[in-house]
Order: sequence, then C-alpha cells, then structure tokens
Amino acid sequence: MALDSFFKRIEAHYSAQLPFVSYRKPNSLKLNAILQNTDEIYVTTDFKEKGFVFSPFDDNDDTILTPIEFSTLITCSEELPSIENQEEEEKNIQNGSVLIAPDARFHHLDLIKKGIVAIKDKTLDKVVLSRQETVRLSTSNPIPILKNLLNTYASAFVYCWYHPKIGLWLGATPETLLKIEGKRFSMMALAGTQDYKGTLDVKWEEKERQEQQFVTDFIVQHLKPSVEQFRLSAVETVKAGNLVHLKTMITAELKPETLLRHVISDLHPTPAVCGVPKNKSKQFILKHEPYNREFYTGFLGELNLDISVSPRSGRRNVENRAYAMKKRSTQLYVNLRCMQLKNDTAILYMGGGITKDSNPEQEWQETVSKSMVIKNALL
Ligand SMILES: C=C(O[C@H]1C=CC=C(C(=O)O)[C@@H]1O)C(=O)O
Repeated sequence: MALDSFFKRIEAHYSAQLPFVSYRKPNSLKLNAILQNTDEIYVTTDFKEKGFVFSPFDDNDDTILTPIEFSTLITCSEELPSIENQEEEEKNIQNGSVLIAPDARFHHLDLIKKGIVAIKDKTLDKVVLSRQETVRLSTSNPIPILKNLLNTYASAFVYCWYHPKIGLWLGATPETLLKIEGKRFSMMALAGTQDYKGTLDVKWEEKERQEQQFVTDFIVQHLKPSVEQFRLSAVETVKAGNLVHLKTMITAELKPETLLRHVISDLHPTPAVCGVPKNKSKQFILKHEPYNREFYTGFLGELNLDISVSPRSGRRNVENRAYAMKKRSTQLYVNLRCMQLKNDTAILYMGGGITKDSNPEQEWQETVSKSMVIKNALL
C-alpha cells in the first residue's frame, strides 16, 4: 500500500474511534497496522491468542489484545520523506510548551533518596524509579508525531497504539523483551545510561555495570528452567537515540513443554524496569511513585503470528523458496521512551535504575536526557 493511503486508513480509523496499532520493527522499512473492527476490549487469557498485545507494568492487570481474527492488517514498505525544520520543532518545545512542575526535580530527588535508603537497609538491591512530565501540544493528532518518531528512530521499535476506552500511546523503545520464532528464543538485558557523545567507545562506571548485571543475572536465573542451549553474548555498548546503554543478548531454545504464559510471568517486569528482588521492588514502586505507570514499562508487540522463514543456508533459487517454512513468531518490546496523549497534552514517562552507588542529581539528569528522546519528536 502507498504511504499516503496507509496513513489515511489509520487516520480514518482513529476518527471513527476504533482501536488500532501501527508500528515498525527495529531497522525495518515495513510499516504495519492492525485495525480492529469494533471497539470491544479483548484481553489475553493464556498467551495462546494471535494478535498484538499491550501489557501494563503491573502484571496483576490485564494484557490488552488486538486479535488478528477481528482486525484488518495493512502494510506499507515505502520510505517516509524526511522531516524538514526539525530544529525549529525542537526549539518550539523548549520555548515554553513543557509544563515541568517547579518542584518536579525536588520530588524526584526525594524518591531516589528513598530508594537508596531501602537499598542501604538491604530491603532491595536495585529499584527502577520513574517520573512523568507533561508537554502541551500544538495538535492532538497522533499521526504527525508517529511520523516524526518513525523518521527519527530507525533502530527503535516505533509505535502508536489506540483504544478509545483505554487511551492513546506512542513510543520509540530500544528494548526487546523477548523474541520467539519456532522454538528459537532471544532476549535482551539492557540497562546503564550515558548521553551519546559521538562514539560508542565509552567508559562505563562500576555503578552502571552492576546495574546491567542485575538484569542479566535475573534473566539467567528465571529463564534457565524453561530453555536449553542457553547462550550469553559479551556486554556491548549500544546507541539509542541521544543515549547509549549496556546490552547483553541471551539466546536459547525453548523446551517443548514450556508455556509462553509462564515465561512472561517469570520475566516481566525485569530489573531493567522494576528491580531486585522483583516483588519487593514492585511494591516499593507502587507505594512510592506518585502516579500510576499504566503501560509505561509494560510490554507490547506481536503475539503468535504466522510468518514464513526462508532456509538459512543454500542458494536463493526457486526450489529453495518452496522450502520456506511456516513458523509462529512472537516479538515483544518493553514500553520505554513513550508517552500518553490526553486532550492536547503529552504525558512523558522516564526512569532509571537506582543502586547503592547512585548519585541522585545524576539520576535526575538521566531522566532529563531520556525525556529528550520523545520531546525531539513532538510538534
Ligand atoms: C526505565 C528506563 O530505561 C531502562 C532501560 C535502559 C536503561 C535504564 C537505566 O539506565 O536506568 C533503564 O533500566 C526508561 O527509559 O524509562
């Protein structure tokens, strides 16, 4: 489908107040949209459903499903024209549309200090603490913002998700929660943040290394019983917008008896967004953060979609195509660098991992840098 028609279909669906999700996977040119036929709310019961899931931070709450069977799928592989006047747009935002509450810094520093006390008391080892920020928009139309995110963040999972009875969310996340293709499994331990200064050759402090190691250790511990042929990559520095993070890739094969529902409930929320130990840090977040995260630090993506996979080796000839196999694929991403649009405002969400060595002022600055990922795409 041509780009114009693709966005027109989404805008028409949005105007008709019908649920949809539009997204592009990391480093892909293909834009997808799943347009739900009615405004019913569907939820997952056992993660055996097929569709697109949108799941909140709190794993006691429902995961919303856009079921394939009650939706229309459209795709577009045409490249987006690049945005003009990007700098002008960035200036607009800095020139007064940001509604930072004057005491936002003070409150966030206080929250971080509480987290450090809980760690020094040995109640927690790590906790990810976050805040919201409200930005007034010049438009309530999400499509131009989606286009900006698509133009700006080629290596992120970029999306716009809408349900008239739930809300309107957009984001450009660098973090994969998990990918399953057939029985092949992979996931990412991503944590530790610095501003990107033109090179990936950066020095990491012990604090960031430990913060990321907590994530890797948690994944290893919780995943091992469900998989075989478990492999860990070396830790590497990766760029995500104006930031860099530390990343380890985990690959494995799922045991035949493993249920996706169990894998997800064992892993989500990981210490990249919650903390160690998982339940205590979750309780700390629910008690002390002064707002409800809703879908921020939840996960989203394709669930059990049928894809066809070409053979990995061999010549690309006609006979080979005949061997292309149908596989079931699930690709879930952590909902970071995201915002919720409400009326004419965008509510931005950003947080950071707190450990015993955290410096509250630096942690605040890190949330300011993270907020720029989204602000750069606002109008
Ligand atoms: C919780 C967020 O980021 C997580 C992912 C990467 C690095 C993080 C960090 O350095 O704290 C966080 O664990 C966020 O962007 O709001």
